[in-house]
Amino acid sequence: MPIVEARGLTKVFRRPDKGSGLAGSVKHLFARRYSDKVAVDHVDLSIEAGEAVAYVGPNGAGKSTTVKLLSGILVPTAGEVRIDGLHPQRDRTTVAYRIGVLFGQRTQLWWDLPVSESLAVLRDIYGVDHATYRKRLARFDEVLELGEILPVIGRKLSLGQRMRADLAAALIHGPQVVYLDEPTIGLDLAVKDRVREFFRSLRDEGVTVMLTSHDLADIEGFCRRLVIIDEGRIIFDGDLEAVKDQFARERILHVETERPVPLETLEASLPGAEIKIEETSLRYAVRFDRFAMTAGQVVTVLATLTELVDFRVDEPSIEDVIRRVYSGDLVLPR
Ligand SMILES: Nc1ncnc2c1ncn2[C@@H]1O[C@H](COP(=O)(O)OP(=O)(O)OP(=O)(O)O)[C@@H](O)[C@H]1O
Repeated sequence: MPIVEARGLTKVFRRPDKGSGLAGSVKHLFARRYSDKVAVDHVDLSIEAGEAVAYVGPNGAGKSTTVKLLSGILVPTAGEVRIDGLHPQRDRTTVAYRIGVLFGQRTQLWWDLPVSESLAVLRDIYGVDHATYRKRLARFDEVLELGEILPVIGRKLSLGQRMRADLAAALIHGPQVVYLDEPTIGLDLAVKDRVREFFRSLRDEGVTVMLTSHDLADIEGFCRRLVIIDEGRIIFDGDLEAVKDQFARERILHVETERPVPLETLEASLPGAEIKIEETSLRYAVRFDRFAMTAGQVVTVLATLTELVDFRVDEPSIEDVIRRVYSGDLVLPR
């Protein structure tokens, strides 16, 4: 049985249609007009225990709303959600123990309390025993270097510190299912790396993770499954590596040559490829469409121009595929 299951999940927001300025607000008082926004539209989603799922889509696609519906924060307009067979509203308390949610854009820490006290409040709310609590804090300290920020007051945390503390807050009760909504937003590269490593350790322990992010480096090497939502509807649900293999067009061949070759000669020999000189005039980056030519063909052509000292082909990125899906340039089979 899936641990997260949504059937026909739909959320419609009713928004007031106000004119601009004070006049618009006054007019709205007397003649109220509304328009409906379908944020999530008949979403079916089943997630098995231990899966790591990437949930991506352009701005306003309905990702955060889905996360709120799946965690019971919002009540669906239609359709239903089950977490481990339980109903998020009817079995609210039991479900709360099973899930952890992190919204990168918002904190769940108390603004005026040191992080240690925010975590202690959550420990008491969830009834985590002291030995388990200490063990979890030690682990957060190991991976997130939490110790140094425990005495800091919520409002004084830097963004990176806040995110690390919020991660601990979302996980202090040892949830089986974790929703991470933009968990690395605004973080610098070093903190991102650390946080990503932490996600991998969660996954390796068998925690079910659904991760929403615009930074696709968050999902590479972490999620096996990719779900794409657009305008409230799921437009793709499948294996991330398979998508990459099948649809990522772009390859980059980095090559070092024995002698310099004029750029025009290279371009004339490899029509359609984009060629740049890297660092020295003996190193080139050849960007090509792998559906138009193979890496082998590119190497063969280059070898006719000069002797090659070394070469390497860069892996395609999922970013390339998803960018094209967002722009409507590529339709993935569902
Ligand atoms: N409380 C709300 N009231 C009215 N409309 C809302 C509300 N919350 C979200 N929406 C609308 O629902 C749609 C989906 O929003 P949602 O925040 O789920 O998108 P998202 O995919 O998370 O976007 P982003 O990547 O920009 O965070 C948007 O058009 C948004 O304006």
